[in-house]
Amino acid sequence: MSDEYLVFDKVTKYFGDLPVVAEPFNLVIPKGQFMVFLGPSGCGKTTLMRMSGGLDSASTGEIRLEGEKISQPDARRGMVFQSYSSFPWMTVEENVAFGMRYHPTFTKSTVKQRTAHYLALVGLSDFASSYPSRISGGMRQRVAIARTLAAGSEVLLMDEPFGALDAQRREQLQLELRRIQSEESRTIIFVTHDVEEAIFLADRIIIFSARPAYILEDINVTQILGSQRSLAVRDSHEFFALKSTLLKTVRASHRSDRQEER
Ligand SMILES: Nc1ncnc2c1ncn2[C@@H]1O[C@H](COP(=O)(O)OP(=O)(O)OP(=O)(O)O)[C@@H](O)[C@H]1O
Repeated sequence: MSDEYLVFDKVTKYFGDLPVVAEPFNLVIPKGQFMVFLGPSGCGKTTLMRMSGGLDSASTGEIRLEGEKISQPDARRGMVFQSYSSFPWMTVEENVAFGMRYHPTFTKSTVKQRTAHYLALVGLSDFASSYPSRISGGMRQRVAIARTLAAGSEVLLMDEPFGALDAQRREQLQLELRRIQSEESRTIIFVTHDVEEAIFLADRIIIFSARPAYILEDINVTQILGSQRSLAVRDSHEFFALKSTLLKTVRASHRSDRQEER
């Protein structure tokens, strides 16, 4: 694992006068780490993700991937955001395959096989030939997930990607995401409001304060739970203990949020 892989270096962000990240934000994410961002609504998680994706720029400071400043989106970083929109003129299957079009090594048959695999994973095999306008919003979100996972980007930026899924599908995708991360050494930043999801997925969790965002806690989950995650880990004493600690911090961050609104 290289320690200096994805680096936030003294990043601040203002939208006009609105401070989203006011205190210079520093974070070093090693290659292959599964990072989860937790924090109150509106604290700045999506903004940090958009900047990591090259969709927005920092007011000061910079974000680097392997020493190179991120200034625009590129194929090394795959994104799933809440407001994902698929290409309406392509079928579900074509939307998923489209994510792999520039992959340097995938052959036609690999693209076909990966498209089928990820469509099955998100439960959309029967809708492969449908157009996005004919499926529900939750299904379109699943198309986005399949497309991003299939694309094989080395960094995955996922902003509440499983929010609209039913519990069983969500669990299945959580397991798959851990598998992909450990087998293929992908580096992931994942935003969620669900503390159990955060603990199950993460190697490391950052809990943010209310806006302007700063780090309230930085927790090494792998040190506590180990790196192998089966569903049984959710029943362990360590999992419960961690959940109760995290919930306290998350509640405190929300309280500071409400005080600010008064
Ligand atoms: N383009 C923009 N212009 C102005 N303000 C913005 C813009 N994008 C976000 N903001 C503001 O920046 C703050 C942080 O928003 P952001 O979406 O990053 O929060 P978040 O932590 O992802 O919230 P949630 O958990 O609800 O998705 C909010 O106050 C939001 O209104």
